[in-house]
Amino acid sequence: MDTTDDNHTEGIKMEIENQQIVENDCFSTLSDKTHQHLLISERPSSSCRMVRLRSRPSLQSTKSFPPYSQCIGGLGEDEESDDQHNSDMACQANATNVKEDKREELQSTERNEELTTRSPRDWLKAKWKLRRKERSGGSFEVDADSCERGRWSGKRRVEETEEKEEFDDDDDEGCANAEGKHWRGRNSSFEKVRKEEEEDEDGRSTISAVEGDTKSSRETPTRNDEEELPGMTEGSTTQQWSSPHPILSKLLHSSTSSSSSLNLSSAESDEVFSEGEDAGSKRKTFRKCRSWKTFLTMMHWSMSRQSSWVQLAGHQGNFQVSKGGEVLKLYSEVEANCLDCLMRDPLRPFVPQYHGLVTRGELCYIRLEDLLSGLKRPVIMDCKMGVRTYQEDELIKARVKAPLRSDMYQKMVKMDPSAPSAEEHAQKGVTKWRYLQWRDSTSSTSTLGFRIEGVMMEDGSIQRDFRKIQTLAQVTEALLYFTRSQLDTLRAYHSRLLALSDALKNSPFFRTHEVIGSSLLFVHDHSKASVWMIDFGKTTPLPDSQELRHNVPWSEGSREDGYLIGLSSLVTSLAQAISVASWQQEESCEEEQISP
Ligand SMILES: O=P(O)(O)O[C@H]1[C@H](O)[C@@H](OP(=O)(O)O)[C@H](OP(=O)(O)O)[C@@H](OP(=O)(O)O)[C@H]1O
Ligand SMILES: Nc1ncnc2c1ncn2[C@@H]1O[C@H](COP(=O)(O)OP(=O)(O)O)[C@@H](O)[C@H]1O
Repeated sequence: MDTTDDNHTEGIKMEIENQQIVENDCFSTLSDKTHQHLLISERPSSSCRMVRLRSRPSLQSTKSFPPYSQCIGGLGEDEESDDQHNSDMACQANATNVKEDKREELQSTERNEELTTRSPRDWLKAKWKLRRKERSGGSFEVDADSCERGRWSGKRRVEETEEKEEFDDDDDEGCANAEGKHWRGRNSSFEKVRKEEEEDEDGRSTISAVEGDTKSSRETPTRNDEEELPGMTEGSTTQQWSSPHPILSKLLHSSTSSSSSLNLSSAESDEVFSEGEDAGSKRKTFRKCRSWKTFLTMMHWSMSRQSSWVQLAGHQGNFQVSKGGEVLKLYSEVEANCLDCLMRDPLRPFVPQYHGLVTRGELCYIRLEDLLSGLKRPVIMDCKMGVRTYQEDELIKARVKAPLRSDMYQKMVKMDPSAPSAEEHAQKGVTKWRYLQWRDSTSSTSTLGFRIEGVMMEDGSIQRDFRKIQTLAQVTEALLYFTRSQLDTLRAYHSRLLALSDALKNSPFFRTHEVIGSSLLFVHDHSKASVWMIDFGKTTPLPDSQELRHNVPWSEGSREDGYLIGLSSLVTSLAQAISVASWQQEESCEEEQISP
């Protein structure tokens, strides 16, 4: 079991106490302790240990569970799939959905009779069983192999970062090109700070200028003008070496084999050469040494670039992968202020550690703990929280004279050509509020108080066609897919969300801030699972001593965000997923026992 630690100084890491959740009752009391990364217990959670151990592969073989787009009618239509294969799968999904719809029509009378006479819990169970029966009845005509290929042949996550790496190669140019509007917006306040900094004769650091008197409260709020390694362009890091040179080999073997050990000082590199050489050979050796130093440096970067970091949602170009388990996010004053407050709030264990600011080229970045650091083949899900994703200002602007956004109009048409009004079609543009509001109403945001923005599975394939999900049952199905019905993972998430719920109740930050567009990032691998609050770019403090309840619907002027409505929906859905996964497990136990 991998027990790699989080970087939190106050971190409390504890193993999940599976027994805290009664096997089939997910609403039972859970640990009130604060979890950060919850270790997924290897202990079996059901009594049929032997069977379960054997049946575990069959749980994992939810690989044969059809791709999500095929589980829920209509979802396969999303054109925003990440690769060609996904769109192929979507076509298959449509065909399958038509067939399924017909079959469902025929069975609906029988199904309704059966379902309406039951309690919600029984209803869910019966529904699940019916679905299972349908699939196992041989009438599910999807080519299971091709489903499998679809789900397991998505883009590798490293490809996702290629665009960003190109930008990395030349910070300044990248800044100008990528997401120019957003960059300028986010960094405009930083520009102001930079000017102040230049005027400051004491050479005060950027961080102290930005953070002012809050500096002392910060854990490591130091400026760190990232030094690129000499003679090194990041573009060269894409080069791969199949087998190391003997000298590198020697170094590798004498090192602790961690990638950081490759970041050698020149003294260390010198050691690989023998003494007693003449001046000529020393010069040659020196050149050789330098080239090896460069080589090793490149290797180091290459290795660090192969980290599993991925940006699942949000603005492309906003992030840079950094060294030492950190990611850099483009500076926003609003977000930096929030993170600053959060480091002194009960919510701190649920937020990536904030390490202050750093400049790279012309731009300023927020240094954040990399939540994927230490995870092996992480599986990630981004859930955008709240009953709305627009700020009230956006609505006010839309009424007065908001600029029309043709990009948003196009995104809208792509998802649903009939969505824009005749007027919007004519002007080929919509206001930002109109677009965001439409996104909220066509997803589960308005109804459930959150939506799944995207999921990345352990093979690196990314799926974003969850964004049209509207019902809790669909969310539950998505959670089962995302976790591959693994009970330990589901329980870890459930437990973590309950702990978050407690922390939110005690959080002065939460009471006094309107939290818009913030996400919960679910991350797990084979041994750990956790949920984190991220993205505070649209989270703003309330005026005076106003406080929010977060669990009531929004009405204009109230500034309520419905964050707790979303959290409660998620907890309920996770509980349902745990129930379903338990039944699945029980059934496979039974099947195992019946079969000789
Ligand atoms: O997810 P899609 O449908 O692409 O829409 C995005 C998200 O709503 C972004 O919100 P978030 O940052 O919460 O993900 C929002 O950014 P902001 O509202 O933060 O600016 C973008 O607005 P523009 O950045 O204006 O394009 C908008 O285009
Ligand atoms: N601290 C972090 N560690 C790891 N991944 C992160 C972290 N912060 C953000 N991400 C990744 O980046 C994505 C976008 O983050 P977010 O803060 O929402 O960006 P934006 O403000 O551009 O919307 C997330 O979905 C997640 O995949």
